[in-house]
Amino acid sequence: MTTAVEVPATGGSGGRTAVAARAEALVKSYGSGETRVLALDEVSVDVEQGVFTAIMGPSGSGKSTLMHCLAGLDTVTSGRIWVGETEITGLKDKKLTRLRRDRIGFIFQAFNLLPTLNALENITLPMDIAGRKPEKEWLERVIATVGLADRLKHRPAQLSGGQQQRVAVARALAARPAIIFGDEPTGNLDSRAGAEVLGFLRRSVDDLGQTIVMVTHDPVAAAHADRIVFLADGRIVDEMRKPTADAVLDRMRGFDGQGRVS
Ligand SMILES: Nc1ncnc2c1ncn2[C@@H]1O[C@H](COP(=O)(O)OP(=O)(O)OP(=O)(O)O)[C@@H](O)[C@H]1O
Repeated sequence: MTTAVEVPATGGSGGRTAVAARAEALVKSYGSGETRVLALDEVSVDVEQGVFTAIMGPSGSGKSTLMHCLAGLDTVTSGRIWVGETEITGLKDKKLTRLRRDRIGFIFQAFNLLPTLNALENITLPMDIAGRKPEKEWLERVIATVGLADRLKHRPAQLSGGQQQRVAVARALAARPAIIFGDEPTGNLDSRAGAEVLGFLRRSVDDLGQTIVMVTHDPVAAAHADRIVFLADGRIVDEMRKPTADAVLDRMRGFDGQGRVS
């Protein structure tokens, strides 16, 4: 289960927001000396619980790095990260692996399904590996939410790209993770299938209370989110609530070649 830290809402008038994850003064650099790249430069951000957040920004702005650090897939140079109430910076490998397995779900651009297993077996595979029994009612709700009830016996090759990604979404949801991270989850889909998958992600937030963080370049995809965090040059430079594709496009056009917002 998700345990939320209650923290003062930023910029609010004393209201409180449940936070599913938090980064504080996060710095990530690669290499050293003249070849040092500062991928994240003092990034502080709260991932709000039950909210669909998109991370956008020019190529090289640090989107994937931020997502990987928040998900405990990458180490940080300095700064702190919490998932729920657990500080993950400084956790030993074994504990971090367990936390990732139990609390975090992933959806990647590639669907990463096992070809010899059917849809249902793919959905429950991570839990089977972890030796956890899926909660039947929850699993049924997840499968209904992503519209896969009549496809459970199909193997990946018998499913369209959009359906395969829906299996990946259901797989991520099945273990009731605190957060699902998506790295361009619709990047391999045509616009119709992409819209369908985004619709299911949206439903999982609205109907199941899931927290989602998605990296995307696509303003139309980002418009499905509740909130967009804009990165440029390794810093958070802007934020948008209740985005529309047009408003996002306008904002993206505002980035100059240096990654700054003009
Ligand atoms: N393993 C690495 N070694 C060296 N530099 C890296 C490494 N990973 C990322 N970088 C650099 O860190 C910066 C941020 O990269 P990141 O992949 O987070 O950006 P991004 O916004 O996700 O880019 P894109 O939209 O092109 O995927 C870039 O300058 C990149 O070249």
